[in-house]
Amino acid sequence: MASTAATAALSIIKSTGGAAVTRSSRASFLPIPSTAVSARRLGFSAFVDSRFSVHVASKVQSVRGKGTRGVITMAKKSVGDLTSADLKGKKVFVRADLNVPLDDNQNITDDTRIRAAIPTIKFLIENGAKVILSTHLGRPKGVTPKFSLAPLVPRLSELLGIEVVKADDCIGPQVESLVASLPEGGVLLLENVRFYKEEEKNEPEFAKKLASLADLYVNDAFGTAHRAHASTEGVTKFLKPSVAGFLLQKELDYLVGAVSNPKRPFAAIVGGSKVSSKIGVIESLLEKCDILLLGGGMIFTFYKAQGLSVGSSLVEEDKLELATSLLAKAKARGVSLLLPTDVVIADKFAPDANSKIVPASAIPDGWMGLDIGPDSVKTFNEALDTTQTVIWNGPMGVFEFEKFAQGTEAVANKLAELSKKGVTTIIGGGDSVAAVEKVGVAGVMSHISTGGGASLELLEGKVLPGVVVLDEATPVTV
Ligand SMILES: Nc1ncnc2c1ncn2[C@@H]1O[C@H](COP(=O)(O)OP(=O)(O)O)[C@@H](O)[C@H]1O
Ligand SMILES: O=C(OP(=O)(O)O)[C@H](O)COP(=O)(O)O
Repeated sequence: MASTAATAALSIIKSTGGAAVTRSSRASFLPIPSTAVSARRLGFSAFVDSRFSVHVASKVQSVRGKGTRGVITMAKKSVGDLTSADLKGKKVFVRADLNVPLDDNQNITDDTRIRAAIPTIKFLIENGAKVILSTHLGRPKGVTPKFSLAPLVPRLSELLGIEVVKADDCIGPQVESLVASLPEGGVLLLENVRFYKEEEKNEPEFAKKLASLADLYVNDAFGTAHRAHASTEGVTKFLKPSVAGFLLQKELDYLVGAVSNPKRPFAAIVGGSKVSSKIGVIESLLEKCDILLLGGGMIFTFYKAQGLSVGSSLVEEDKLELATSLLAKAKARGVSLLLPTDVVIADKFAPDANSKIVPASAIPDGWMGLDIGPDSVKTFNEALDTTQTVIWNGPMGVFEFEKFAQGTEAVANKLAELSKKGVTTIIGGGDSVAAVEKVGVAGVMSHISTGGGASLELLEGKVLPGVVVLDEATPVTV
């Protein structure tokens, strides 16, 4: 099981000698209406409740202590804390996650991650910094032309409104001379940092070489923040200050802040194929949410654990006891856990399968459940209508097949409707992002994560190595 938030925060306290943990127990804050306030100076949003105690968004990066004047808070330092005086003429190493999909002709098929990285880069160039931009692309083993960053240059230049220069390497003499000739407000894109095996091995000598190019470090690579690599973790040992970029900060605001101290009622929707890959997320969310809606392939393990017949649906036989214990845990915590009451079943796993809708308790032999049914959608919608915060991770069915996409699309549409009414809606990465994009409602959600694995780890309550090493913000008394 993932380390709990409290454990994570406590380990920070031990290492910093700080005071008390920011994370509040659900019991102590359930009856109190919380108002989100922006505390940009802290580097993350903070949430202030009616008793005026502060819960800094990031449970893993912050501590608090109650003094006579109020609550002292500490969080990660943000690029927004840096001024022109800090940045003008300075060489800034920016680690972004520009790991975008390319087609066979090397065209970018989804530029979301490039667009998400722009605010930090723009802020830096507008303040006269010299930006040394680094990212990985794919998982190359050594120098591999198809993983070169050359295809990214035109789009980056277009979005930034300047000509981005690209180096053929990420360390070495050519890079050093390009850095030396970089003007204030200029951007130099280093070649794929994973062309060196030392990157993923987080070798200190390699990190030192990367760091030697710059004066300070900004990590905005949320999608890679769960990797302890040279450019995400190692460099921070050689570059001060090391601060969070705007994207990283926003991801933490939502995936940690809004989830740890949500506007209530707070619902979590968890789907996807297997319960085994979502155990950590479910257990962690069960500690925080008021309502838990389950969908996707994992529900059949829960049904079977309750003695129902599931036909040939996906079942993890070795997780039946776990499913039972999760149901018991939800009950003990007073979380309203809803399993679908009806399902769309198929006679084979194929887009053209015969299908029908049956109650969850009536799946015939030889048929498999591939989506949640309309009654379940209705019940889920009614539950969601009561909420103020919703987080969603994992599709409700095999949404890649049109016949079995309705449950997932219904959830996407419901969240869009709620978002328009002011409910905080968070899409926690992975296939749920693909689903909201397919339905065309991505633009209205409060937050869509740019990291699949990283968001999953955050939701499990894990500490991200690329975040924990960043500098602390100056403590602030509120
Ligand atoms: N009832 C089901 N049976 C089999 N696979 C399913 C079912 N429902 C959803 N899936 C599959 O789950 C996959 C996504 O699972 P997962 O990787 O755990 O989610 P995410 O990427 O959102 O974290 C999708 O490819 C989807 O087709
Ligand atoms: O695409 C990424 O992760 P994701 O597929 O989990 O969102 C990141 O760029 C991290 O890549 P990696 O999983 O090769 O370390």
